[in-house]
Amino acid sequence: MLEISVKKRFKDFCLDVEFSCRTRITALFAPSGSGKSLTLQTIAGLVEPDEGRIEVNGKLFFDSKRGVNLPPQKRRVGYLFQDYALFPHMTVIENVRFGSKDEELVGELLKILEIEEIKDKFPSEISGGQKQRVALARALATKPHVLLLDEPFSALHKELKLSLYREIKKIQELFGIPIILVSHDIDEVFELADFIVVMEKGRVVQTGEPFSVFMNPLNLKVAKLLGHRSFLKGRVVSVGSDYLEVKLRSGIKLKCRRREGVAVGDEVFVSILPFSLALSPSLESTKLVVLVRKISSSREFKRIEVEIERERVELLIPSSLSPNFIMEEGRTATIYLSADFIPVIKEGS
Ligand SMILES: Nc1ncnc2c1ncn2[C@@H]1O[C@H](COP(=O)(O)OP(=O)(O)OP(=O)(O)O)[C@@H](O)[C@H]1O
Repeated sequence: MLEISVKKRFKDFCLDVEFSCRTRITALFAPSGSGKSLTLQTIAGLVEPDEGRIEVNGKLFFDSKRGVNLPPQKRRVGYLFQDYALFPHMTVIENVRFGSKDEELVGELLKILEIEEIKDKFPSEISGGQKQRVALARALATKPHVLLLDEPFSALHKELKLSLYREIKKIQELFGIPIILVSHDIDEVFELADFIVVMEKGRVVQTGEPFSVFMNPLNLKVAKLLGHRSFLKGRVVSVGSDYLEVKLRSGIKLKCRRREGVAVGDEVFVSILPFSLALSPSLESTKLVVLVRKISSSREFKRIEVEIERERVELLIPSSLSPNFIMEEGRTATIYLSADFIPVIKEGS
């Protein structure tokens, strides 16, 4: 459990963040320079806020009103960066021991993070993924109350990232500590986090469960940040219990997810997601005839670029299902879009 509400003014930047999370892994997601790292530094005690309050698992780290400001060493925060910050003159096991003199715990961490076999090697003799496991073991050896991860995986390739994600989840379950992760990568957020804090220019703009935030982005800017790419403009013409209908400029009526606060007559943007395509017609889908512009294939997906209302829209079809869709570049095709995967965003929100 983390509760934070802090302000810190710099010459050219103002950090003003407030959020609380009861979840296991929270992701701070924002463009570069939004204050993600600064937020972690205030939690770690490396940057002192001008005012505010920080509480982690019932322990008060900072409270400007009560004059509380625990020094970093008393906060017991595990902090991991992109550069591993291992001591080059120490072996793997010596690096981990630096975090704790408890030999049992050190041995356990070497085992959990699968670095036993390299325990006598020096950092220069091991791979990037192994270095990050050692850094993680060293951070956990201090028995931290909270683990802060500042883009620790961004320099690693995909397979290594996936194996470290598994480690992080395992560690969270074993140690039960909250983890705050800074990430630029929405796939990473979906893979790891159960809560997302979207930030912009030093402020929190939206929080929630990742899928819910993804399907209900606050505005166009947040939608783009989360990876939405294709938007169509229209007006809401009916609202039901689960779905609503949007009339596009060409007159097509598109069934979309219902959204709180969106009413008949509202001007909205409809976001067509790569996975909005439905395999077969249903009550919750809309039939459209589209022009197929481009088709390309990868191992997992067929990528189809179609034109809807003069907008280029990218759709993905899992390769295993692609024989069900007969499409040719330059020709029209009939497709069905699933309302469940079509979010709407109120214009001007
Ligand atoms: N000690 C400091 N003094 C003055 N300004 C700072 C200080 N630390 C950070 N900043 C400024 O605060 C802003 C936010 O920085 P921060 O590193 O928190 O962003 P970020 O969201 O983590 O970005 P990135 O994803 O690029 O790491 C930046 O404009 C940065 O220049």
